[in-house]
Amino acid sequence: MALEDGSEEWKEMSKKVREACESHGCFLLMCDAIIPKSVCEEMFNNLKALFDLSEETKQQHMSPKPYRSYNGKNSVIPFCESFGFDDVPLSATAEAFTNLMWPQGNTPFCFSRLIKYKVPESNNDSQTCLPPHTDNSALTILCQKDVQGLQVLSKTDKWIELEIPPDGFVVLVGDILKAWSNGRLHAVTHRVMLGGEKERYSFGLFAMPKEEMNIEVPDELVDDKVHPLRYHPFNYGEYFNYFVSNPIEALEVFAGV
Ligand SMILES: O=C(O)CCC(=O)C(=O)O
Ligand SMILES: [Fe+2]
Repeated sequence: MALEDGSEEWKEMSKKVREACESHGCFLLMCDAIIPKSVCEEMFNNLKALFDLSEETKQQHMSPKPYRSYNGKNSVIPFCESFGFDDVPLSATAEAFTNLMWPQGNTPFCFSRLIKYKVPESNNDSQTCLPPHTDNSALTILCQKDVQGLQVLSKTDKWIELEIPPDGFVVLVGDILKAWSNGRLHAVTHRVMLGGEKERYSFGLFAMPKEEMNIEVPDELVDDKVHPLRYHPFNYGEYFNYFVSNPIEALEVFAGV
């Protein structure tokens, strides 16, 4: 249901979203009325077709920037294959990628990070397919096909398995919103665990600032008593480069006061 900007319902919803971001660093978004089920189904069918292409074809998707290439063989995360993209809203990006993967033609893709998690071999216990991390984005929106596996770490240090409905999206607060809000919003640590027999496909949109942007806590969010300044102003591109080689606690180490 679309809410009118500034209406009572809108204010009520904004409050809920803020409280969820402060307390949990994530919330579930249901937009089945806006995004038809058939669109999600078609997207995941396309996703499967994409990962089913030959290694040789997939490896043609390359970028000098970290996380923006096809990543199929990674000893740290052996069960995970992914494609990353910049500037997803530009249709030219989607078209160029589609033509690279399917020179004979296909409908354009328009995604950000596409991930396939293979079933871990050897035993039935669930295994870590994506190690614990916070995202280097401001906000991340994730959806998945059928198979669950995403877990978030609560503020009391317990791993919580998320049950994402088939037409639901998970929204996660990333490091940048945490910094910008002077730590009021919680950048949630999350991971992917997989047992079972089915592979898992997920699709993530990472909303991140341009490299040249500076992140600075607004004065009104700082006071000496309850909310002293927690993060120095920093440049997003420099933080990102730091994150690539030091992803654990990157924000606190890089910009923490
Ligand atoms: O596949 C998922 O559900 C999570 C992916 C994720 O956390 C990431 O790519 O940063
Ligand atoms: Fe993540």
